Amino acid sequence: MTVTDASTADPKTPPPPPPATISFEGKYGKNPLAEASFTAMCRRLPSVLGHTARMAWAVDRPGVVLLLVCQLLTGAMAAVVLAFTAQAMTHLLGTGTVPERLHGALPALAVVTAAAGLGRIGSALSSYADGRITPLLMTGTDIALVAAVCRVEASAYGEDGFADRQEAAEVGVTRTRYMVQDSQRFMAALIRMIAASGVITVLHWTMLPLLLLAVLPAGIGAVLSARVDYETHYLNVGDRNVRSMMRWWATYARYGDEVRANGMTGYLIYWYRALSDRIDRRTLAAAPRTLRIVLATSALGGVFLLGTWAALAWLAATGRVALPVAATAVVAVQTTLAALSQFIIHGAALFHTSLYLADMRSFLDMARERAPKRGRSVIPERVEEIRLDEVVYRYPGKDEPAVDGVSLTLRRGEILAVVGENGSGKSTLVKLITGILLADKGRVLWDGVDLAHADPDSVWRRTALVPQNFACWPLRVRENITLGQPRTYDDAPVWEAVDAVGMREAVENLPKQLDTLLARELWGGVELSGGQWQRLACARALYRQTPLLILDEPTSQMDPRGEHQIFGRIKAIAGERITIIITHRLENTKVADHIVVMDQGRIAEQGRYEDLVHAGGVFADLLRLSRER
Ligand SMILES: Nc1ncnc2c1ncn2[C@@H]1O[C@H](COP(=O)(O)OP(=O)(O)OP(=O)(O)O)[C@@H](O)[C@H]1O
Repeated sequence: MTVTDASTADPKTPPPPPPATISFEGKYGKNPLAEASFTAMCRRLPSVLGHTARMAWAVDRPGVVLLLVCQLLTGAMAAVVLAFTAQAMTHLLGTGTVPERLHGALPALAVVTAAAGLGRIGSALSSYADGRITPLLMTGTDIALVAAVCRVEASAYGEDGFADRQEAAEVGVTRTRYMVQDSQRFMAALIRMIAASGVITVLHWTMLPLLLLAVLPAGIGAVLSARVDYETHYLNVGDRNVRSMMRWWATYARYGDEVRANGMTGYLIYWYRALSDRIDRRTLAAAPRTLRIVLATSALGGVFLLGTWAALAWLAATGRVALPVAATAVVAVQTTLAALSQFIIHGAALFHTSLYLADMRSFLDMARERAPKRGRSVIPERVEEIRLDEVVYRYPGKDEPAVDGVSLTLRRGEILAVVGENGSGKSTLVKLITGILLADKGRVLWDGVDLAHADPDSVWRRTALVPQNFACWPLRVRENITLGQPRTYDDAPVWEAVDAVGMREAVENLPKQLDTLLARELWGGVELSGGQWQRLACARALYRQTPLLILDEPTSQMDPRGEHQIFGRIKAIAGERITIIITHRLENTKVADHIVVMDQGRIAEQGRYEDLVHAGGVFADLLRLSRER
């Protein structure tokens, strides 16, 4: 592979590795359409239309009624135009002088003009109705998707195929834009086709089957092309997912320093380009297949069309149809042909859209299934005790449990410190205590209520968490502390939290104090330092004033003054709650009433600081190592 833009490209060093190949080996790796037949696909259309109609009805009833009325009007006017064209032709090609013939045709021509005008108004109003319905529908599905992803059990994120199916569903959301338009055009073509076929059958019964034959190959071609297109899309889902993720990582300002100072720009662009090339290669490989389909079906359609014109010429030449009828038939054939082609093209487009919408629906169904269904038990406002009883949790796809048979009791007023080497299961333990994850075995009881049966919202109303990887929300300072859940109308509790983490001066110096937008990327936003962000993360946990407070490495980026202040504050408010601190700075565990040392998912040691220092176990060992540096 040619290496481009990668600064490591040097003949003496190995070339940069290409992006990881995302292969579909999971249970979602099979293209659901690979074996679908043409008829099975056509059978799908009524259900898509029904689904579209139901969704549209839910967001804009007057819009749907307007759309349907206009469709019928447009179709009826198409029939009127054709029928009166036939009448006008009979007069124009009949006997008598030219003025007489023109005079005879005039009323029919007036009706044709009026009907054509009404038809135009009908189709303009249809577009207006589509314009009303589509944005609402898109917003509705978009919000449904975001809400579904936010609401699933956290464990679902790690499940096989979740991210890929989400990506496919995202495409479904963007395709919603075409859903009403495709349905509307498909229905309009259907109605026009029925009207025109009625007229043409009246003229001569052989014309319709011949016409059908002429457009059928084009229809099959359109559906087959849609299938090839979707197959390509399906193969590219994984790579597109990784590419959009990489796009964000490569261009996100927060990581810009690391990218530049480590000379990674070239490699990131190379990775991005390699992924794009891989996607393009698959897309381009599909192009000749599509071309072959279109050429073959168009040629067949052309032959059939030639047959139709030849049949019409033969009918007129042998006197089987009168000349005025033959002339009308020419117009009718053109109209029917156009309507049939539109019918087929929009039918295929609708089918095409339906494939993406099916992905979106199946993802939403899956997300609904994976939404918490734990029970209705409610956690009391004041929590006295949290008890873990032989708790085991294994992440999906992992062989070993991350937490393996932990039993522990936490009481109100106590500070628990959790320490242990990287990967020993500390963060997972916290996720189990808060019910973010549910134990595979064993129980987590909050005042006797098993989290497996408790309403998760009632649990999370009682928790405040500073996670190890906390978010730097692109919100104002105030919302970064309240997380959009203010306790009062005034800012006093917000300033209290700001004071608790020693940020008053820094916030007062911001251009709009609490109203300052903390998003450097956005116009008018400002950026904080790493330690200041961490102080804010602590401030929002303190602001919540919940019976359970958890801090996972809360001071790793803070200066000693900040760290001292935060631990002082934690101690001061500890009497009212259960506090858990995860830390690698073992000196900080002195504030704890109880220390738990984790090792490979189990509790290796526990006790008070003074006991563990002299116990000669893992804790003493880790403390010695930290002091020997
Ligand atoms: N989302 C996840 N999916 C799969 N495995 C995970 C996930 N999160 C953690 N693990 C695994 O579970 C084990 C415990 O991880 P955990 O994050 O609980 O450790 P930790 O003690 O908090 O580590 P650290 O000190 O590095 O923060 C590790 O082996 C880790 O690889």
